[in-house]
Amino acid sequence: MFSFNDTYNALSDTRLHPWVDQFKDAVHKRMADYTHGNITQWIELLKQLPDITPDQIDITNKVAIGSRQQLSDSEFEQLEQLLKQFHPWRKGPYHLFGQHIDTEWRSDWKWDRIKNHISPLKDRIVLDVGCGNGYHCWRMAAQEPKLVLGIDPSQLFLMQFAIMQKYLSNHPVHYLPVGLEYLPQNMGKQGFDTIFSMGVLYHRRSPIDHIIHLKNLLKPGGELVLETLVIDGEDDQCLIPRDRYAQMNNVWFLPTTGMLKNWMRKCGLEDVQVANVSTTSTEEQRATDWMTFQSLEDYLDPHDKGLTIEGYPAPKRAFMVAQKPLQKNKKP
Ligand SMILES: Nc1ncnc2c1ncn2[C@@H]1O[C@H](C[S@+](CC[C@H]([NH3+])C(=O)[O-])CC(=O)[O-])[C@@H](O)[C@H]1O
Repeated sequence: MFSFNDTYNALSDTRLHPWVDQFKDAVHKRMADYTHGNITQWIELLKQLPDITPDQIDITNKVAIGSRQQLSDSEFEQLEQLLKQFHPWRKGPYHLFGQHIDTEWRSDWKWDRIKNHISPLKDRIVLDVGCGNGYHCWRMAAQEPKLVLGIDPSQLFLMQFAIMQKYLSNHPVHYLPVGLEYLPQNMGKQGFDTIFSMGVLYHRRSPIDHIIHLKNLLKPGGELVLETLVIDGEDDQCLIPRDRYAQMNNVWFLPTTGMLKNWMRKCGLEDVQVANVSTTSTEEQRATDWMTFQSLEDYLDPHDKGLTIEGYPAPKRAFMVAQKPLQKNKKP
């Protein structure tokens, strides 16, 4: 099994140290509950990555590691074949020794929409809930946080993260393959400085409990950055799809930004701001050579791109930024 000792050691070196045993238990429980059948094969594949030091790295403007001239033509082709065995590549793009991993999502566009609306991450302890393969964790690392912890239950995404980590290990970015429900319920004063939850809330059956859990993992004065699908409408409106939404069968609540604000305030967060609202385009989410399954284009009404195939408003996402009060209040 993959070793997470470096991650536990890194967490132990911060004020999160009282919680390290619980993080460890969570990973062990998760692996005991479910270990992906391909994991051994993937770990073997990781060993075939080129053992060279990148001659350049950029995580400020994109995630680019090394250059094309560091590989011969055959090594370049072998790298492509190796990386393709980790299909589907959903979040990115990545540039690895000249290989352009053209992922389903332009996750860089999402980062561009929020990066100027958050408190600077320098010296902060950051949690990215549902981090996918960790694309945004690397972009966060460019701001020199003390530590970034990405969590996501997907073991394939953990492997994609491990590919980049091989070359970016001098950055304090770590990944644990667990869902939020495996983390402590409340971390009190030793909680995170900033928590990102992007693209997760609409998958939760109980969105209020999700927000309360995130708040309880923040230290007093910490910042929550929440991104989710929203609809247009009044402050008291929310869409609960009858069945699927844009072909996804695990979508529960799509609030208006007004209702989302209300939820966050009710949960005891302060200074709740709508930082950005944007409609997802078929340029931002699309099938590529690196993600060959269906994508957004196939989930929209062919006659009206403003609607999903089920007749609901097409995907629109809002970024909310809020603070946990310094003083305890009577909220949950
Ligand atoms: N219980 C859970 N706890 C935590 N994560 C979960 C859970 N269940 C599923 N996930 C993970 O949540 C992620 C949601 S994608 C957002 C990725 C990134 N944040 C992005 O904003 O691009 C959705 C989207 O495409 O927007 C997936 O990687 C799941 O494995």
